[in-house]
Amino acid sequence: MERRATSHRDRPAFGHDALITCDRLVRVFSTDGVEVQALQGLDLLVSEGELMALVGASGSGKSTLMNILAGLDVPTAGAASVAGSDLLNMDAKARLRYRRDIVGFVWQQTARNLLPYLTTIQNVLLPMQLRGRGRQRAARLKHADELLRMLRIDHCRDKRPQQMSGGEQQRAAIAVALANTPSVLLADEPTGELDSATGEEIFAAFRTANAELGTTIVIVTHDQTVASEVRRTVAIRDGRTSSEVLRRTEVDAETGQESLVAREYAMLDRAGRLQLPADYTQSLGMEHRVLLELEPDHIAVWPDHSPPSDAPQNGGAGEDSESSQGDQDDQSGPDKAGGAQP
Ligand SMILES: Nc1ncnc2c1ncn2[C@@H]1O[C@H](COP(=O)(O)OP(=O)(O)OP(=O)(O)O)[C@@H](O)[C@H]1O
Repeated sequence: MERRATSHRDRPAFGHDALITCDRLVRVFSTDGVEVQALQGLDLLVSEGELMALVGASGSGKSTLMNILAGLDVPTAGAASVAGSDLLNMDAKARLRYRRDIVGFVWQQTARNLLPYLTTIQNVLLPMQLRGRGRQRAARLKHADELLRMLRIDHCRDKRPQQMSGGEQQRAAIAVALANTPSVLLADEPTGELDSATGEEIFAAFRTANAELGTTIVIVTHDQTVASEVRRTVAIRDGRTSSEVLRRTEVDAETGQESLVAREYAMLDRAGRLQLPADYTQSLGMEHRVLLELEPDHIAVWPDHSPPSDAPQNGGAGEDSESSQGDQDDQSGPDKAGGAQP
């Protein structure tokens, strides 16, 4: 018992080596006496230097999570930290510093990202000026110009937002978000108002920022192209992370040919709960209850074909319950579609 207590104490904390840690995050909104649980115990770990996408149906809790990570909203319960800042226990001053120095954000609405009466270079300089300390004026200007060049927006240096295309405005918004060299860049539907070609340009800009500056980037998107171009896509369902798609480059041992392999994983939360993808459960008619079997190297999940619990246990005349259990096993055995292979 004592040994177990010691080993529990010695175990590293959940997400101790992640840059972003969300641990059983809960956010409840109360409007007119009605409670909405926007986040219901969400777990998420993001490593330093990752470029990842968050996807999910409307109302699944993506924006709620982004607002919390951006320091604009406070969770009801759970724990969340970004680059060592505890998002539940920050006073107003620490919160302001967090939003200015640790995170940068790009919103869907281009108008929310840039001040309309400032030129691009002035918009990029503004966060550095508001920060006050750090770079001197000449160094700020140099840094701003470097960002504009890196994001291929230097031709818009002296233009105001209304003189620029939607794609140019979003690239300028990324430069503004990167001005104070944040640890994390958050983007909520940054390509939502753009056509798909321009959306790809914006995504390329995120990729450049990630590769050249090493900034950790989290993008909420409905855009399938964006979601499929990142190495990791996390799906949120009903306020929890439900599944992840990881993409890896694999090299064929014989031909040496490289290919991108995508695998879908379900998330196992710390209470052992697992959300099966809705299209899987629907295609096998799984509802309410499933049959589990522990195999040597995987757990099999079967549709529940057992009779309702209030049905006679003995079945009809002449049938015995053991043989009917045997039939069920025989029926389901070859149809291993429900098996959850690792
Ligand atoms: N300020 C609020 N007050 C009350 N309910 C809210 C508030 N913000 C969000 N919700 C509710 O919380 C749930 C999650 O909303 P959220 O905006 O996070 O979802 P989403 O996945 O970002 O959706 P979308 O893709 O449509 O933006 C929804 O049921 C929403 O109605």
